[in-house]
Amino acid sequence: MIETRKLTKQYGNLFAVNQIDLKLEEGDVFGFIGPNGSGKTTTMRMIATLLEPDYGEAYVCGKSIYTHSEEIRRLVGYTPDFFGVYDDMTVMEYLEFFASTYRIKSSERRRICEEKLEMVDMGFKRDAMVNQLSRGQTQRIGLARTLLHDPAVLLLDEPASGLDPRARIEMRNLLKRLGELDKTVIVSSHILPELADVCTRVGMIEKGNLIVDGYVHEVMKKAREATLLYVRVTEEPERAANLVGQLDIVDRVDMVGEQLNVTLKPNVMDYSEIPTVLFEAGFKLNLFREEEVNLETAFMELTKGVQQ
Ligand SMILES: Nc1ncnc2c1ncn2[C@@H]1O[C@H](COP(=O)(O)OP(=O)(O)OP(=O)(O)O)[C@@H](O)[C@H]1O
Repeated sequence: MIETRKLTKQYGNLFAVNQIDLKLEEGDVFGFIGPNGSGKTTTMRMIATLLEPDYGEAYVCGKSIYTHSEEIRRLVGYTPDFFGVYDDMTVMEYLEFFASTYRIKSSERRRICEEKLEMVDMGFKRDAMVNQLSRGQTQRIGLARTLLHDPAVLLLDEPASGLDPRARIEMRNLLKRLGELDKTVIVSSHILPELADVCTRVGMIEKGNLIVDGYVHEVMKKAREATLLYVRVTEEPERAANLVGQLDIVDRVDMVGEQLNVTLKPNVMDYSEIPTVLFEAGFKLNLFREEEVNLETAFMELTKGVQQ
């Protein structure tokens, strides 16, 4: 659905986007994570055919951005991080105006606009003036506008910025739904944990370089040098620690109060023998859990030492 090959954009000496290779399929919701100025917007604008690359290729639904920009614009919905609104228009007029520019039949326009407004949970503001909406509401109307022509590919630049916590949760649900509808979505954010449970894939970009790209669980794994397990037994924690510490797969056991923090040796994935050994020695477990790596920790780990 979206493929880039060595996609590059240079401003003077600065590589805003440096040889990015990406391949996204239908239903992929790709979290594009990176700090300010790392190249997210530039990448999305090139895919949306709004900016010409200096080098490399990008395809949307098999069509090249160089030769099929018009078709691509019909296939893509792009929500920029900032977009202007028009004065003296109600929300419904605003959407209907854009629906007409997308050549949606006049008999269909109202229904489609209503449907998209409901999708972003803004039906109650259909008669409000667009220039009197809050920032978050404006953001949501912008998303409704992006969805009007039912694009197969959505490029959403920071759609959650300016949203309150409740609206952020709704935005997450909406992103999930778009994936379920088999859209291909790229969504950028610096708010890392926000994307973890929504995205199927995640890419981390820093200074124009895509330093990590993969399924969320793979990225989490890469970020972690060794697995950490939290274990609690009902009695005799020191004896349990001693027992677990002797296993080949275990690097070390740290006692934190009554809890055993068990660090496995690098690349050990299967730790099923730990509960088995403990059960066989008569221990009862009341906690056995692997430490979760969130996207934020993953990002910090994986971007360590990235060159200027
Ligand atoms: N028209 C331009 N001329 C010169 N430099 C530019 C231009 N557009 C972008 N850049 C530079 O390219 C780099 C990448 O910018 P880009 O907007 O893609 O980053 P971003 O990851 O989207 O950032 P943010 O999270 O702040 O929106 C930045 O260093 C930026 O200053």
